[in-house]
Amino acid sequence: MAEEKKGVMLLDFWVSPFGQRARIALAEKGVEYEYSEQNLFEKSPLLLNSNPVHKKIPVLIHNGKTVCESLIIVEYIDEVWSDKAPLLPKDPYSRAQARFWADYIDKKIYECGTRLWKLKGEGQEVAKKDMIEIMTLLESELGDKTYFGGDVFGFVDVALVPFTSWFYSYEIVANLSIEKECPKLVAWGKRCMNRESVAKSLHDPAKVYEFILLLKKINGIE
Ligand SMILES: N[C@@H](CCC(=O)N[C@@H](CS)C(=O)NCC(=O)O)C(=O)O
Repeated sequence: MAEEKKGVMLLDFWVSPFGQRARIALAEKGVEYEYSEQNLFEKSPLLLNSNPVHKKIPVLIHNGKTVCESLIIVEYIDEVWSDKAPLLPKDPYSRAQARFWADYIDKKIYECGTRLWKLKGEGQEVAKKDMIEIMTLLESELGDKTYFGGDVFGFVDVALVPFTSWFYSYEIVANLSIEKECPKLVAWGKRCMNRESVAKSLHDPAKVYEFILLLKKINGIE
């Protein structure tokens, strides 16, 4: 029988908001792991074998076993390293609510952001209106709380905060000011950046924008 490989490895791609969720959760828990940057334009056998269904990063490999899908990875990390920095609330109703908002973020932001940089004219205007609606709704869910988790940084914060490093790009491509539309949400993002786990997992918004320019070029968008 093959010997089980011990330890934690993360298959990731630097700019991915999904990968960054896993990185933040691991950092919150103080878990040491091997970071494996993947080439998404030429996928490695390791990535293809680890996530044969979706063939996407992030993939967490823990003692030789793979876990796919970022929110599932964050929940897994929270359960395995449960002694430190709990991310999901204990109370079943609060847990259900946290999962609801993380799921909302998952279904809405990346897709809408992609429409923002891919489309022009009316399509982009619709995406812009949608993005403002999404952000406004999230801002009202945040309310006057420090974090989405209340006083403690939690699951919804982990799900959303990676997108803050994409805000700058959304603003440039669509001539939009998220700060003007949702000042409390932007202030929350800055608060999160004061956490080491977040600051070391996100990238400079200008670099994210350079990546979007590359994506536009690859997709033949002027
Ligand atoms: N729902 C997935 C989304 C992951 C995802 O979209 N990953 C992208 C990078 S941001 C990827 O691996 N793309 C490669 C591809 O689509 O071929 C999650 O939450 O983990």
